[in-house]
Amino acid sequence: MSHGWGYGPNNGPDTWSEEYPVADGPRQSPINIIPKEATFDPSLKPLKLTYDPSDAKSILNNGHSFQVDFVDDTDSSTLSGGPISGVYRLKQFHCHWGGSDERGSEHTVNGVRFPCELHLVHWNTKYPSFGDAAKEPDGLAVVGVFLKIGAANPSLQKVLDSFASIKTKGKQTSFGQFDAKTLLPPSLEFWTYDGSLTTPPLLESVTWIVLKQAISVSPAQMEKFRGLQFGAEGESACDMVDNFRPPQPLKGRLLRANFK
Ligand SMILES: Cc1ccnc(S(N)(=O)=O)n1
Ligand SMILES: [Zn+2]
Repeated sequence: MSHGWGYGPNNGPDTWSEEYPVADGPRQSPINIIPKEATFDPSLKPLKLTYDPSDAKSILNNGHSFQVDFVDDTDSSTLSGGPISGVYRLKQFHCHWGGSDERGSEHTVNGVRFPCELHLVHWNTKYPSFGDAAKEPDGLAVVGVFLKIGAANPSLQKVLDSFASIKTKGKQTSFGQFDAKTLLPPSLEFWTYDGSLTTPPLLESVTWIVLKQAISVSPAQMEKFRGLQFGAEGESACDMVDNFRPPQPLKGRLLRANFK
């Protein structure tokens, strides 16, 4: 039986370098963001996010998180501006979260962890596909959004309402007419740095764009995330919690901000 990477004591982030040596590479993610060490870059353009709700296709439990997948065969749901050149297409979004509210995010800010972090994954259309783009240093752009405990988030609730249908690994259900823009905070101020995927294969192909302003999630909504399971139906139940990689060494990388 394949042991496979995960977040447990025997297959978690500290073991990933055994199969994925790039785990110890020069541009790994996530990182601890220290705002005072960010360089304000006035040349950074505003972020432009144009998402077509009809591109939302399905939601899947992939055994590590849930992911909402989008139709990405046209430029109808795209990211441009900010630190990137050209047009990147929205492929999917997913989250990372903790077993309790004091942990869960992958990026941290001055060492502060949030209960959850949303990742909107986009690929550079100068390459023919997501798979091809993922192998290139400028292939992917991920927008990271922190979730903080507060009022229930009605946009998030639409995602959570589908979790009953994808409780276990491999389960997938349709997920249409969803505007991912409703998951973004009012402010698009961001930090940006060159990094990697935060799960295997940990490819160093991601321009990270981490929004400064968090969106809200209620304690009850956080419990819904924790109701998903890592394993497949019929396997021993294991709550899907603490599916986050801790911050990795900055190794001299520049962290920029589009705000003072
Ligand atoms: C699509 C994908 C794969 C692996 N890791 C990520 S992540 N967590 O860096 O956004 N995204
Ligand atoms: Zn992620």
